[in-house]
Amino acid sequence: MEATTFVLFGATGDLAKRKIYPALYNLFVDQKLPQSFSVIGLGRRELSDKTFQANVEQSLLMFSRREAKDPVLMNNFLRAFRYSVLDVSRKEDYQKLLHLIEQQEEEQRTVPNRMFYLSVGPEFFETITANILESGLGSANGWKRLVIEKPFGHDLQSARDLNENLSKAFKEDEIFRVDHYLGKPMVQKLEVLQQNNPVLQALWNNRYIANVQITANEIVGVEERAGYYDHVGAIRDMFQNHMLQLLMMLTIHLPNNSTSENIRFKKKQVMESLEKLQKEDVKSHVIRGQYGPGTIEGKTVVGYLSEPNIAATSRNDTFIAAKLQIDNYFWRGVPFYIRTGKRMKDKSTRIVIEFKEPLKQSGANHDNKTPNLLVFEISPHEGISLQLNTRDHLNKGELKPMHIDFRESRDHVPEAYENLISHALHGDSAFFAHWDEVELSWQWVQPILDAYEENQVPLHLYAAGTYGPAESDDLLAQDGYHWWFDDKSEQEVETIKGEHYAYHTND
Ligand SMILES: NC(=O)C1=CN([C@@H]2O[C@H](COP(=O)(O)OP(=O)(O)OC[C@H]3O[C@@H](n4cnc5c(N)ncnc54)[C@H](OP(=O)(O)O)[C@@H]3O)[C@@H](O)[C@H]2O)C=CC1
Ligand SMILES: O=C1O[C@H](COP(=O)(O)O)[C@@H](O)[C@H](O)[C@H]1O
Repeated sequence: MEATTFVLFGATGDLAKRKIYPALYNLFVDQKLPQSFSVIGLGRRELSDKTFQANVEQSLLMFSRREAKDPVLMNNFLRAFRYSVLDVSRKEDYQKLLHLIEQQEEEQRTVPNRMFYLSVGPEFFETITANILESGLGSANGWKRLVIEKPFGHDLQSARDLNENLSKAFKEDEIFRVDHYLGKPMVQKLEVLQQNNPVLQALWNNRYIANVQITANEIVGVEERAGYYDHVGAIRDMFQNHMLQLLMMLTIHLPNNSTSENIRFKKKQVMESLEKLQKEDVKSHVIRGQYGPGTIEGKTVVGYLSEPNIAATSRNDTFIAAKLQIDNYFWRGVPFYIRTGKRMKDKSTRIVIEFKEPLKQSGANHDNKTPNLLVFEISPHEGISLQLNTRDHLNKGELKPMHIDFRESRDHVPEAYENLISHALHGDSAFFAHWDEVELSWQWVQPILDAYEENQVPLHLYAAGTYGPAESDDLLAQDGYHWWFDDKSEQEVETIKGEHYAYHTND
């Protein structure tokens, strides 16, 4: 891999500590970093290189799932870290940074490949990229790349403005927009599973699939993020980005050995085929919710309006469920139900594919027959399961559901950030959000934002520790469906255990 200087804006922040340093460390241990690799951390506070390195070590001890105990390994890793004070709006700080980078590149006799990682608030994205351009930091003889965190805009117009400004300093193929759901191992596998299994390929369309349910339930509430969350809600925080990305990754049909360019193109096609919602139709397709007080895992929790720094009058959404339709050859007529919420009963991100029941449709009497389900468990556990029908010999030979479950071993499953940083170092944008799809996602979501703004959509209260407002169930019930796995008893069916194997990272 090519020599790289990793320039980290926001090196003293929460994301850097919890995700970026552990990911870099894992890549280092697995020998997946370039031979010549250095990190320059940036922030306003004054830190010596030594203190910075000690802080990085501290965050590894706290947040790395990998044992970070071998002192030789740790020292070799930390040696690559330098720190420079930089206030995003102070031009002289960029000159100082340029000097430091050039000096390092000269000492190490490496090609000036520079990866700028923006782990700072979105209000700084445009200032930083403009200063990278102006200072000459970007005009190296090697490559330059920009890795940018969410949120990418607040609505359609602000996303367009941001993109236009970024493009003054970086070309589209140099911009890597992080959506950490795209780094999750199971999400990265959706493409491989579909491409390499004729059984799935054959079934991946409206002839066999009745509906698709995409869920991202969280137990956590707003936590200490009121300042951010109360302005974005579930629609911007999760739905516009992560949930629509899951939809795209599931529904694209890719050729074998597809490139990031194929993926970008296919995702764009899916988003263009998504049936548009008019503002007036939002209330019949979208359920908006906010959590009230309740009990989760035996503990009482307060409602959203009693959370720290949330105004008692806030109408912010902490839950959304929506019905979407893709009007193309493969998916016409298949409803996609998507939901995500905070303070739900359990933490679960999964995709459930419910298959059609030809026997039921033909009027044959099979009352006990349940639909075949294919389930992709994304988090907190990774796995795949298939629900089939079998005979229950103990109970008059009636049909009963059977699950074939496969669960990925948790050891050495790479973290999302590990995958994403590795892809960016290789210049592979397959699992990043490309501008086309980001713009189309905002375009699709904009009528919902407008309808919320004008209070055209009721805000349903749901008790913390449930699966959201009852209206979310009605959204499916009106089509004759229900959310799978909300009631744990459904899972109490015979399970044939699949082989559990360790994930190998030696590619
Ligand atoms: N934390 C998380 O789990 C996630 C965060 N994100 C995104 O990542 C980004 C960073 O988030 P997070 O780490 O939580 O934020 P923090 O508030 O924890 O950190 C912000 C960082 O920005 C630096 N900073 C602030 N102001 C300036 C300035 N004027 N000049 C230079 N540096 C500055 C701070 O350093 P100093 O104070 O030393 O200047 C600090 O390192 C955001 O875009 C967020 O949306 C995305 C997903 C999850
Ligand atoms: O981006 C975000 O994601 C997290 C949920 O991520 P997960 O990997 O734990 O599923 C969410 O809590 C947060 O509000 C949002 O900003």
